[in-house]
Amino acid sequence: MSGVSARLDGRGIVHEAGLRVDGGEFAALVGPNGCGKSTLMRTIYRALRPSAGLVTVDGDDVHRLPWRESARRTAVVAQETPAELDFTVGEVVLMGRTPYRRVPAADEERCARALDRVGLSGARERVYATLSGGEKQRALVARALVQETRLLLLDEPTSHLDVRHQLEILHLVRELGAELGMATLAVLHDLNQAAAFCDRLYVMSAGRIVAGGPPDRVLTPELISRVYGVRAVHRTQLVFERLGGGP
Ligand SMILES: Nc1ncnc2c1ncn2[C@@H]1O[C@H](COP(=O)(O)OP(=O)(O)OP(=O)(O)O)[C@@H](O)[C@H]1O
Repeated sequence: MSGVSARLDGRGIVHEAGLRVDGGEFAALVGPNGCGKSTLMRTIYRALRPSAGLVTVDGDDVHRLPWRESARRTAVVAQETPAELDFTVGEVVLMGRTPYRRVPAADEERCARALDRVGLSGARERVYATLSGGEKQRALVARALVQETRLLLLDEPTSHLDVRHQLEILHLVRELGAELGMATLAVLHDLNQAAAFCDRLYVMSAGRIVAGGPPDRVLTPELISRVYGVRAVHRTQLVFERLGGGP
């Protein structure tokens, strides 16, 4: 995207934002509460039309594509998901096939494969509302998988999860992206986690992207103090890794 601005209720929220994510790459978008991250994400998955600028996925302006076509290019795992609550896990996953002509047998197989991939193969008939927070997130990732898109957007995918499940979901998404050549853009709040997982990091402040690049170059103490108003200090600390492998 380039030069993207967005307004809500007549107020400028995002100002001339530009970023890119390549296939197979995991990018994170970080920034203080209220700086405009979700609003920016909404312009990418077409929940909001930018007031200026261009959002492209695979070279096409997403806001000019037919809805069905843009839904074949971009999948979203968002924060709150009340719409799914009454459905079974399998039904929720199959919602990912909405932009395609339904082929029941093939779709069932896609659903089974996706559930297997996220470690939920036994949960096909369970009611979504009864899943734990981590399982819900994995079910939504499975739905995104059957949508077979080039871009996956995640808006705070780990916000309700404990540290083990946070690492699990980030691992899963990063692995899947690399395996499928899918570009992934995730809004994250934990800077250490973002730095550990992403290839590219974008920092947003007051509606603008103020830095972008490899995390070790972007996350300087100077930038963190300017954007968040806190001092960043390197200390020996506990580092959490999944059992059986680092981030
Ligand atoms: N529907 C709306 N109408 C008017 N202003 C809104 C609306 N939704 C959000 N805002 C405002 O837009 C600004 C950016 O909100 P946004 O949710 O994009 O920020 P964010 O960076 O994702 O925040 P957080 O980290 O807290 O989730 C905030 O000041 C918010 O109050």
